[in-house]
Amino acid sequence: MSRHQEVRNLDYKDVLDDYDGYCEEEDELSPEDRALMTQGTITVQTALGVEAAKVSVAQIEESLWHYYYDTDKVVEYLIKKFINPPQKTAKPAPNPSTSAAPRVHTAGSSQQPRQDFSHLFKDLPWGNIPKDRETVFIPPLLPRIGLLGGSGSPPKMSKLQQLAAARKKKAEERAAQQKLEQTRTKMTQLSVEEQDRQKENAPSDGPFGKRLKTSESTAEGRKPLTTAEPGRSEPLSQSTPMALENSQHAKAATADSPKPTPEKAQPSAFAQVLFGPPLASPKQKLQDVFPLTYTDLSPSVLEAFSKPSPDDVVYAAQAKAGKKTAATQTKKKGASSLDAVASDVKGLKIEDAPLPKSRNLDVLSEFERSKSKKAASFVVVGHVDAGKSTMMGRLLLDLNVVDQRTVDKLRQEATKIGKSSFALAWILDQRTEERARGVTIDIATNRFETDKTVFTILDAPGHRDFIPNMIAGASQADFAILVIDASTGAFESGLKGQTREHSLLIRSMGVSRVIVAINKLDTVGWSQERFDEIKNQVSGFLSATGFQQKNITFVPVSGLHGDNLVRKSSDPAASWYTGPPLVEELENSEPSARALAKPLRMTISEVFRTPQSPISISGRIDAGSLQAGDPLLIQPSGEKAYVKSLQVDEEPVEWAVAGQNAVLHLTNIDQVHVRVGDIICDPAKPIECLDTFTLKALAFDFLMPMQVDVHRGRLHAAGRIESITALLDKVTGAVVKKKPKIAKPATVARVVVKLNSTVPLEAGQRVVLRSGGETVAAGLLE
Ligand SMILES: Nc1nc2c(ncn2[C@@H]2O[C@H](COP(=O)(O)OP(=O)(O)OP(=O)(O)O)[C@@H](O)[C@H]2O)c(=O)[nH]1
Repeated sequence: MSRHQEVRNLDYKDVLDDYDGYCEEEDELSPEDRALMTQGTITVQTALGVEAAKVSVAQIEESLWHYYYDTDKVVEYLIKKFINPPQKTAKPAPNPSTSAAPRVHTAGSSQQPRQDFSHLFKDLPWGNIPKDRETVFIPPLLPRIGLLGGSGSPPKMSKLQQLAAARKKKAEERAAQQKLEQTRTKMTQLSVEEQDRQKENAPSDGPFGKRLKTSESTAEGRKPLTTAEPGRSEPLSQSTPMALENSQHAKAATADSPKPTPEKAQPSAFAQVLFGPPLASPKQKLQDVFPLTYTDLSPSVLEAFSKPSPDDVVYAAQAKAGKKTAATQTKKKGASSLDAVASDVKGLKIEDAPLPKSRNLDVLSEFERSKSKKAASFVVVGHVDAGKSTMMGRLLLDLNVVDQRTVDKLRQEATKIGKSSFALAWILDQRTEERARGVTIDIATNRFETDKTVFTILDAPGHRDFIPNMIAGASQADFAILVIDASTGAFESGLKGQTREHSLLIRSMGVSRVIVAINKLDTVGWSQERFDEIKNQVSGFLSATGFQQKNITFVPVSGLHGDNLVRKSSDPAASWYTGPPLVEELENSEPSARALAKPLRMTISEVFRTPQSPISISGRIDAGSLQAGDPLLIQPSGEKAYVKSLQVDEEPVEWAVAGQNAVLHLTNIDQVHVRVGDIICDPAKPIECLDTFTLKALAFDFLMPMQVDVHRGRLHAAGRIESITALLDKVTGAVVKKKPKIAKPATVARVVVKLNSTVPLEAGQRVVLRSGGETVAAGLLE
């Protein structure tokens, strides 16, 4: 029989009977226990000797069982219990004085006379109150009603009275039900329909205005707020279920207890504060139901709420300008009231702002015609503490972008926390953590202009922990300043550290022009030897990384003192340098060619709120152009938005082109669809979202099928190198080996990467692969 059958065939009654009939008898002893018991009994009997006759075998056995065959304990117990039990002490004779004393009355001795303790309090003052001053207990008036009296039981009614009261109650319930139905029907008409809105006055169309109107016309039971009896307000919401219940209860109470009308005590001071002074004559109106205090509104308050709020006015105006609500299209005659309510609620949705108008400008022609300055972005890279931020701070000070007072203030603050040497760096490093730690954490942007060019500084962090942020900066740059610390030992350690990694990364990100600022030369007495030594080493290294000699320039500087930044150094020890200062080298750097005619691509660097829009974004336009009023597609969300307005270099403009850093104020989009790293594109020429791509990558480390993080600008995505399809020649790009198992550092390989999610990517984009906090490869999407 299976277990299921067994369970099914079980007679639960029997089982339970067995259980209920729990056997009081001792369980059978096991053979071992029986042997121990016999042995123990004999031992105990022997030990007791003649006294053993005073105890039965059963008593011995029970004791043995209790003490688990400990014969000594058993013998001791049996002697104490049965053979020599302790003598009972005789009760002491009752003390006459104690017996005279009053005995305490307890629950169990109800027959005993009640004790009188009054004699104990005879000498206390309150025991001697004269009869005429004793408190008299006056029973409360019954029945009590309302808040002041509580509820007393009504007097008994005759059958006829009961019948009349029941009928009245029924009629009231029916009336209340009808009112409820009417209110519900009116609720179904609550929708912000455009037709209605156009017919009616805008101010009274707001949700609140409508609500007031509806409530006035439908809820008959509700008395107009202003008609409340002076000095005593009526319950305001008799049409609400709670108020109906109250009113019914009040009426029923009147019906149930028609007479007699009891005399009531005056309300307490507290009750008067809450509900106002009592009526002149209690017979004039029996106050059974008290309104809640906050419903007892003054006429000024009521007047304030009788008009639509400023929000209502705005909504009404927006709705007029906007498109029709879904409710108008979906509402059908004869639909059930529930459906109508549902669709009306849908219709209550606040409509999107009107679409911005485009001037349909020919942006490229406008750009050609404009006499605007060149725009160039450069990223400042280099090993940690090489002096990048200080150099840029000094540059901004010397170019009068920042005034001396600001720097003095920063110096004071920096001195307070023992970091006075970082005062200039604080112009760019504005985060509290950056200032406290003395390191740049994220890209800091700033802007300055020369006669010919508007420059955007992208000050990158040097610390290896923040390489992803450095990559984001490099991806927006036209060229780079590589800062090298010339002080003793610092250059050497930098070369092993981020000087090398940053150089590789900027080249991989497509930067081809680099200005090497050999910094802190003041610390080595402006030694030309040191400068030349560093120049030679870095030059060779950069050439090996892929930079052409003509695109590399070296400037000896002191960022801290401003030597050779904007002006040539006045230090005689630096006179050996005859080349231009850093700013001139920047101006000589041509920004990379703009992809003006290509489809719009802009990577979002920041999402924020501005007075112009709750969703504003900033970033560099990588390709194409845009203008106010343009529709945009945001990938990977696939959501559409419109350019409400835009700014370039903090100035409001009509259009922007590739290479410019723009701020776009968006409309008709929810914030959840816009994230840092997303790509803005033209809806007609969208960027694809991929989860697999092929990369022509320069290996910085050993590559093999492995987990990697893919970085493209601000976009980070987790993925995996699925396979290495080929090793390529560095110069020609020809395949030198097919399907290698690994790619060694410094080789170029074609790798297939699979991502865990789909991200906007397309051929020609540059991405970086990192693994375990190290950059392992960088390259171009094929
Ligand atoms: N003597 C001297 N000290 C300098 C010079 N430039 C920078 N420093 C000092 O170097 C330290 C680091 O400067 P930062 O500007 O913070 O260096 P950084 O490269 O921006 O640092 P991270 O961004 O955190 O990598 C500060 O104490 C500066 O005062 C210089 O030309 N001469």
